[in-house]
Amino acid sequence: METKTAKILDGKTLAEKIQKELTAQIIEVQAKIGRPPGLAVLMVGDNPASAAYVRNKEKSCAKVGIASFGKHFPQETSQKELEDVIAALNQDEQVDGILVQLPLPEHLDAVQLLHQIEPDKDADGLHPVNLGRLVRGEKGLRSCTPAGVMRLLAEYEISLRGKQAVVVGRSILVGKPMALMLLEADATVTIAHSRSQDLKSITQNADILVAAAGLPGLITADMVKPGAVVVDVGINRVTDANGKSRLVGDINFASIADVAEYITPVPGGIGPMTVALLLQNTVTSYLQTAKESGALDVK
Ligand SMILES: Nc1nc2c(c(=O)[nH]1)N[C@@H](CN(C=O)c1ccc(C(=O)N[C@@H](CCC(=O)O)C(=O)O)cc1)CN2
Repeated sequence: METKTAKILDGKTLAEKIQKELTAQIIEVQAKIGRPPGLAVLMVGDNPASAAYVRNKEKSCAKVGIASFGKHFPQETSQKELEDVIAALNQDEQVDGILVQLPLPEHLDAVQLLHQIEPDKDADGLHPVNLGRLVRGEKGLRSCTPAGVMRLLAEYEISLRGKQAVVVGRSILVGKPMALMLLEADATVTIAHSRSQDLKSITQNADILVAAAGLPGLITADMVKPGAVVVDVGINRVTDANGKSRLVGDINFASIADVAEYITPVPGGIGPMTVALLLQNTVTSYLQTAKESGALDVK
C-alpha cells in the first residue's frame, strides 16, 4: 500500500519572512517616531535553556531593529525587587514590551509578576487583561505561541471553520489561549489534558490536533485521524540511546508524517514562530503608542 507523507508547516521560513516585514516596517516609521521599538526581557536564575531562549530573543530583536533592555537577575532575587523593576519599565518611554522569561525560581510568584506588567506593554500576551480581551474577542496583545500557531495555519490557508480541533494541554502559556484562538476562528474545540480519560479516543476525532503537553512522544500515529493537521508545540530535550542530546516535540514525528496531511517539525516549527510573534507584539505596541501620541500623523 502506498503511504503519503505529510506536508511540512515550515515555521522557520515563515518566522524569517515575518522578521523581514517587521524590519521594513520599523525602518519606515522610526524617523517619524524618533526612536526604535524597545523590548525588556527579564530573566531570573541560571536555567540554561531559558538563558538560550533569552539570547535568541535578544539576537532576533537586534536583527529587526528592536532595542533590547534585557535584565538578568541572580537566582535569589526577591519578588519586590522584580516588581519594582517592572514598575520602572512600565513608565519607561523607550520600552514598548516587557516579558518575564518562564519558568521562574520556585520562591517567585509568576502570576503576581505578570499582573504588574502594564497590559499594553505585555509582549507575551499573558496579562489577565489581554487574556480577557481574547475571551471577549477584542483586540489586544495575543500570547505568542498560540498566535504563532494561528499565523502558521493561516499562511498555509488551512481552514478552521467548523473543524474539530483538539488541544492537548491546558497551560496559561499555550493550551488555554490556543483553545480560545481556535474557537475565535470558528473551530469546534476540545481541550484534553493529563487527567483526560482515553486520550486516544479524543485525539482521533481531531481535524486539527495541537500537542502542547510537554511530554516527549505523547502523541503516536494511532492517535491521529488520517488527513489531520498536526501541530507540535512541545520542545523537550532528550538523551538518545547513544547518549546524544536532541530536541523532540510531543508527537512521534516519523510515524505521524505517514498519517497526517500537514505536520510541524521540532525544531523549525512553532519555536521560531513564538519569537516572531513576540517581535510582532512589540512592534504593535510601539505603533500604538506612536499613533496615540500623534507621532505618525501626516503633516
Ligand atoms: N515568558 C515566556 N517564557 C517561555 C515561553 C514564552 O513564550 N514566554 N516559551 C518557552 C520558551 N521559548 C520562549 O521563551 C522558546 C522556546 C523555543 C524556541 C525555539 O525557537 N526553538 C527552536 C529550537 C531551539 C534549540 O535548538 O534549542 C525550534 O523549535 O526550532 C523559541 C522560544 C518557555 N518559556
